[in-house]
Amino acid sequence: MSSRIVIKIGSSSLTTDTGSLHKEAVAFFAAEIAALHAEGHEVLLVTSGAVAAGFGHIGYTSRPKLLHEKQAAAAVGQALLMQAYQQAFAGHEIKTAQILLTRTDFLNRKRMGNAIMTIDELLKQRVIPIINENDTVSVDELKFGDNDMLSALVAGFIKASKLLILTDTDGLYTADPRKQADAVKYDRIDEITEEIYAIAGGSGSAVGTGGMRSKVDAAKVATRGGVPVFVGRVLTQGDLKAAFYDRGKGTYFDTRLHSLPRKKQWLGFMSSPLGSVQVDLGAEKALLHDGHSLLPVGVQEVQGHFQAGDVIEVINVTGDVIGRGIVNYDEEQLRMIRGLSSQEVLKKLEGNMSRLEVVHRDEWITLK
Ligand SMILES: Nc1ncnc2c1ncn2[C@@H]1O[C@H](COP(=O)(O)OP(=O)(O)O)[C@@H](O)[C@H]1O
Ligand SMILES: N[C@@H](CCC(=O)OP(=O)(O)O)C(=O)O
Repeated sequence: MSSRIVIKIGSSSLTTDTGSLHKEAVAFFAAEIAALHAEGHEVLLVTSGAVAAGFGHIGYTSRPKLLHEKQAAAAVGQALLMQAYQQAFAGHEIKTAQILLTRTDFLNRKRMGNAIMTIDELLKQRVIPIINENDTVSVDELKFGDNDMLSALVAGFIKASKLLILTDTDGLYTADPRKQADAVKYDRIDEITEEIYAIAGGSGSAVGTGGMRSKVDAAKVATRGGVPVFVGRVLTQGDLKAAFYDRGKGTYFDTRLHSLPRKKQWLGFMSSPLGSVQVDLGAEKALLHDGHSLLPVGVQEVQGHFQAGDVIEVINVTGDVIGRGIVNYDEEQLRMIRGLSSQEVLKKLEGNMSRLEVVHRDEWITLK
């Protein structure tokens, strides 16, 4: 059966430390991807490497730190990167297309709808879409920065059956293996716990940015959206197929969840909550286990400044975020009615509200 596969390749796998493209590496990855493509799968490539491929060409001696220098390097490097991919894939008679996205594109449903339509058509025509962040127009506060999260969001939006995040290390270890020789590798991770986050340190290479931490963040989002993830290394011929067929050199993040509607993906991973409510144990159970909406009776505390229609976080009694939803009351109303039964709420507000639920089930995403 053919699948939709998103493959993300990091800067560290594609470029040299001195700021140029590793052409043999690009050719190798293209050959690996071509082998999967030949099996009939729909393949999308999310690639980093624009800054790392361009900074040497421009004359910088190391990866630039200032935004305008990074943007200049990316503008040079992106063209070099695409040229190398195009050439390498042409050798396998595969056509490629460039798609540059920003975080704000994901916030705008119309723009994302357009991007998805384009991607669908390219895949139908057997073209490989090659995606990167549009570094030239992305400002620092709104940047993905590394492409791990970008690949997770793309995988969720296009309902991929697998996300393969390729890097220079063969998976997630109990500590950075560059620094601790006795670190042990995780083969499979069923649940991304605090312990997993704690061990995933910063970037280890001179050209990459995210390190393992950003890969774990990306795996969390992808698996929550129903997409299983592989994080690891593809070094010799056949490694990519092995990674796809669950025999790869890396760590697998499993999921039993189904793919999420795009509206819920937006709510969970792209929206900015303007406040939070703390709920009691009964409300937590109703939301997490019984598939119910949040009612005023379960709300204990209200924080932040929000209006009806804004996104808020829901926190349990121990202070953990359990999910997000669209709130049906403004902060003042909610402070007045917290802890009240539905009948008491109706009386107090004299029916002056659009909905009784604080957060309706359809506008809720569990994040625990
Ligand atoms: N717990 C860990 N397990 C594995 N690698 C880790 C860990 N903590 C940090 N790292 C580092 O993360 C690096 C990969 O991240 P990064 O350099 O951002 O790669 P990429 O450019 O492929 O995104 C590895 O080279 C490794 O040194
Ligand atoms: N969009 C940037 C990605 C930067 C980056 O280093 O990402 P990564 O190698 O995935 O940690 C680029 O192409 O240079």
